[in-house]
Amino acid sequence: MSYFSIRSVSKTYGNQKALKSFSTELKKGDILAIVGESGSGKSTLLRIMAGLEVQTSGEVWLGDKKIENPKEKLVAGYDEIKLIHQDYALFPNSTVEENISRPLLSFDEKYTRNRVEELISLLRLGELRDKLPRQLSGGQQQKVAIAKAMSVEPEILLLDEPFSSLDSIQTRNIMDELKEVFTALGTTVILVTHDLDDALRLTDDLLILKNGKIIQRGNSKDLCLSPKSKYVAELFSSINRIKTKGQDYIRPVDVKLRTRNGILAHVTDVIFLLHFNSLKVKIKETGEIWEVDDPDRKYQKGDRVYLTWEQGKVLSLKS
Ligand SMILES: Nc1ncnc2c1ncn2[C@@H]1O[C@H](COP(=O)(O)OP(=O)(O)OP(=O)(O)O)[C@@H](O)[C@H]1O
Repeated sequence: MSYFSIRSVSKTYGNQKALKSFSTELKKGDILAIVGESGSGKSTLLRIMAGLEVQTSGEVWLGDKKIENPKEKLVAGYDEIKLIHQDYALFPNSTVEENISRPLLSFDEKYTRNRVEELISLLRLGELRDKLPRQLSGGQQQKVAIAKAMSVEPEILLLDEPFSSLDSIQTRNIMDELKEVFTALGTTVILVTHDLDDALRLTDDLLILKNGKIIQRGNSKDLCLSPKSKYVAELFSSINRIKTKGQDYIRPVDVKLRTRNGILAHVTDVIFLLHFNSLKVKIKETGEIWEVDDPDRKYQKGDRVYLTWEQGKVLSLKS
């Protein structure tokens, strides 16, 4: 049954359409990642979901409660829906533990103690509990900000590119930890990001947003194996256009390299990657440059190769 429901939400700024009839549904405990390039409408969407922005049309529902926007509600926003940005919004003169417990001032003391300890333990903040925010790294501060937001047990946690100031190793580690925490607590989460890798660390439930419109929603395997458009296909890897076949493409990993029989090409560049070499090859007949994977690291610059592929691996895509 649907728990958090966004129904035909549109938003126009002046004559700029930021969201175009956006609808999606989440069940309790779902973790959804919305992936979109800069300007695709991600932040606008999250702010409308949180009741912090006035939409041009459409509605947001949490269970049987309609989320009212700042025009409809005196104090904008909801305790049940917490939005977290890149800026950590911590109390600078309070310790980690105090930051996490401050939102619980009006709660029962025993509950507060248990909840704070639970979050400190789940987010592995034990050794930092007496530190001030300025004594923490960016990643640690963001974990505290998430613990602080989760202290009041929000129904929905909205994460707006929360790790964009962190390096990729930090982000990877935090994502892995958060996935465990959200799953353990059954939190319903929506992450928006421009980075598919970050999204995949947290969840396999993806929604691809472009120019304010949903391009595709599904699990990561379906989106990777059956993308509906070139845009979605290229989020996962580069693709090579099969010239004779209009809108048909093949991924570098699906091209087989042979020493005879196939399309003749020459290797123009070799890039060493962790699990394979990535080759740039120039197709003799058309002069096109393709990217292909060489898992055996067999080929060198200047080598002649023949390219083949299975018909079943061809992607027929809309542009
Ligand atoms: N307050 C505003 N006034 C006018 N236009 C706005 C406003 N906020 C956003 N926009 C426009 O709406 C579109 C969507 O912006 P939004 O910030 O939601 O996208 P985004 O996907 O979050 O981008 P980014 O990843 O760069 O933050 C953009 O074209 C942006 O310029």
